[in-house]
Amino acid sequence: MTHIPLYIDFDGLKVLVIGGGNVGARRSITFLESGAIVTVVASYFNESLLKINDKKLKLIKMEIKKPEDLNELIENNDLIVLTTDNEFINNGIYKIAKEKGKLINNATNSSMGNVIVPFRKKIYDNLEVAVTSLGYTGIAARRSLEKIENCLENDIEIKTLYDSMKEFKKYIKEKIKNPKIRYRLYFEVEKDEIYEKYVKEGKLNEAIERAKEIIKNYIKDMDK
Ligand SMILES: C[C@@]1(CC(=O)O)c2cc3[nH]c(cc4nc(cc5[nH]c(cc(n2)[C@H]1CCC(=O)O)[C@@](C)(CC(=O)O)[C@@H]5CCC(=O)O)C(CC(=O)O)=C4CCC(=O)O)c(CCC(=O)O)c3CC(=O)O
Ligand SMILES: NC(=O)C1=CN([C@@H]2O[C@H](COP(=O)(O)OP(=O)(O)OC[C@H]3O[C@@H](n4cnc5c(N)ncnc54)[C@H](O)[C@@H]3O)[C@@H](O)[C@H]2O)C=CC1
Repeated sequence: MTHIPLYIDFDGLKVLVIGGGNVGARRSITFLESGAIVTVVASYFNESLLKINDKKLKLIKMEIKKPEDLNELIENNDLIVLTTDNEFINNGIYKIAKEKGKLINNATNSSMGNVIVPFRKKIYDNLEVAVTSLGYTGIAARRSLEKIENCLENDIEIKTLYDSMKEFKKYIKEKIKNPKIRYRLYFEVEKDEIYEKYVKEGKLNEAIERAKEIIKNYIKDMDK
């Protein structure tokens, strides 16, 4: 495995998107939604880009003649996104960005880049799933995501585990200040048979109460 999945909040980071067609527009919107400051350079802009009114989006209309034209813009951005239908431009900019140690997402050839945008879906609340084939076949990645989504959406056990653990985590952080002890107690709760039974049956309140009870017993023991 050469790639590492990371969830990155782009708030305040600078993204340079080369190409403003369908793909360039889609990527620009994705990064804008994560708070990035996005600059798009293209000879043509898709309608969906032109109608965006956002201080964080800058459109530079220009025909790139040679990759070096973009030296300074590449220097000033954190992530470079390649989406033109011109291989000479994409490859040339890739080489410059790579030399400068930039993060590069190449929507036209994933092997000439180091960042992949996966297929992703929020299941509920903050539980998200992302799937990728690393560019080998988006169709299979998308289909896999759909299967995982169907499986998790209807899984009462995972939903109850998520909701009860989320609530329990807030509670335990108030009660026990030492993170090393907290860390151990999460697993105590997870493997508790009564807690597990409630989780499997989707009994949320009972699961939360059981988890709290385990901690109360623990605190009592500590006070002895
Ligand atoms: C490597 C990667 C780029 C990267 O590094 O980020 C890449 C590359 C390529 N995609 C192509 C085609 C399609 N891409 C989509 C859709 C999406 N593709 C996205 C990601 C990625 N696409 C990256 C990892 C993919 C992986 O995980 O393997 C999504 C998730 C995010 C986004 O694009 O914003 C977005 C979801 C949009 C949504 O959810 O709405 C569809 C429609 C569909 O399937 O629904 C098709 C047509 C069907 C097909 O061809 O599969 C082609 C062929 C072009 C050609 O042949 O000319 C290439 C180039 C190549 O293959 O080299
Ligand atoms: N990652 C993905 O999901 C997908 C990737 N692709 C790849 O992305 C490429 C682009 O697809 P679309 O956005 O649909 O194409 P498009 O034709 O809509 O957009 C291409 C953009 O590149 C710009 N451009 C091209 N040469 C330029 C130059 N020299 N200087 C300045 N701007 C230049 C155009 O002005 C336009 O904004 C495709 O060729 C394909 O390889 C295609 C479909 C999906």
